[in-house]
Amino acid sequence: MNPRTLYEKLLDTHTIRKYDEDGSERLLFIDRTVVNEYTSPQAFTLLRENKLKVRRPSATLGTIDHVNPSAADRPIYPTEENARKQVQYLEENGQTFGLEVYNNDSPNQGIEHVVMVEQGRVQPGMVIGAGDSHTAMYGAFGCLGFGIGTSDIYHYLATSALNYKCLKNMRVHLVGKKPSDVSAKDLIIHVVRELGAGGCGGCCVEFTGEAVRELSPEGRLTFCNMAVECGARSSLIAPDEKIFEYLKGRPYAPKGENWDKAVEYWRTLKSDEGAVFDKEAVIDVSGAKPMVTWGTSPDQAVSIDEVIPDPMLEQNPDRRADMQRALSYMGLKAGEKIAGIPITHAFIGSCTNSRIEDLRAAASVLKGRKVHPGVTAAVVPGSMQIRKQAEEEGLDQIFKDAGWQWRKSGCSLCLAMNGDILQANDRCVSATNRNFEGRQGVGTRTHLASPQIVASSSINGCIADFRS
Ligand SMILES: CC(C)[C@H](C(=O)O)[C@@H](O)C(=O)O
Ligand code: SF4
Repeated sequence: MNPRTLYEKLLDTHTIRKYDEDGSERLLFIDRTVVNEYTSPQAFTLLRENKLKVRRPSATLGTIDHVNPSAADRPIYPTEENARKQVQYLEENGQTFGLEVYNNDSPNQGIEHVVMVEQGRVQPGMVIGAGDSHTAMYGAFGCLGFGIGTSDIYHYLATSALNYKCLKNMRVHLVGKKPSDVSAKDLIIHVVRELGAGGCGGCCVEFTGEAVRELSPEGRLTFCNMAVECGARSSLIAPDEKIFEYLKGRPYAPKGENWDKAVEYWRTLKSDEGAVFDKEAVIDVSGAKPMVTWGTSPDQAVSIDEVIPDPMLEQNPDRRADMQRALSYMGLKAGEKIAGIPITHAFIGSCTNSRIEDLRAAASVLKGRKVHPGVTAAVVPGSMQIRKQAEEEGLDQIFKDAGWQWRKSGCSLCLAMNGDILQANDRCVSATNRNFEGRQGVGTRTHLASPQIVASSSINGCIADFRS
């Protein structure tokens, strides 16, 4: 057999039927999915209209995240009417179709991708399609994940299969040793800046190299989460012992004999020597530093000790215009130092940076310090399980003592459609993944950074390096 890439292996084990000779379009078996209240309603309505059942109810989990308020005293149902309807419809669909739904009453509620991973529902070798672009982050565990639209959610629910158009297969190899004060978030912003926001457009990207291997399972999730921001539809890292260790004993992980068999199979999940990729890139990460975005696209980023770049020095006219527009929206000037820019808000949360390691990292910066008087700071753990663990470790107290709001789980300020929203001209340093215009509210300004940078900025009242 010809050498195959990891992507090809995952496709091969899930192909029910090839529609054309070269197999570029296929019917794929999908192992499981997760549905949220925001992108699933029409899919369930189609099931109802066509009098269809969910083919494998146990392979479908429902979570409430996008429109879910995060206030510590939130009610079971959002008070805002549309949000309440969406939440109640998901619950109703759970009952009608026999699906488990984690609502605000459940100790397992959380952001869909965070919950799927922490329960061990995402495993190496699986294929998972779900109604959200960041499903791609499951690649951190050697699972092919990708976002799908409403009609595909409907198709999946009814059949457990999807029509699939194969992606271009790209490899991004990181060379050099990652400096120890550079987090997974910094590393991926560095990579996104190098590749550009469209650099992996329409690809499944496999990341290789020592710097990737060195990341913890949680760090790999952060890393693969933001691969979406350079256009990747799926991302992959070959799973290794760190991932197996992370999964062991999780509620949905295989048990006993099945565990041994699974691990034996999981060890085969890597690209073969000599396998051919459609596209390759090599990025040196030895000089990477803590990063902050200055613009309205995740690739408009600088390291914490740099100045904001000058559009006049950009040769490409389209990129120059984008930069000028971004500077004007962000209220910034070329040549200004990124460190020292005053902020009004600091936020830690989202499927990018809301896991226990992120909270520990931020707490280590905040310990014994106080939020700057001009700053409102909030932390929204990725799941209620993480929130509980953080409380057991006393992290909540560190956040609260520093003057941070300790909130409940949901997408919150990552996209501001749940009542957590900023006002025009507010400037937020945010441990999320998207800094588009209006992402945190109309006219708001978002700077993406690691939890450590967000924490140190909250104390200083301006974008600040946590190392100084
Ligand atoms: C709402 C949803 C479709 C969207 C996505 O697919 O990514 C959201 O989660 C986001 O992060 O912008
Ligand atoms: S936390 Fe943000 S990126 Fe993740 S699913 Fe929610 S809205 Fe999308």
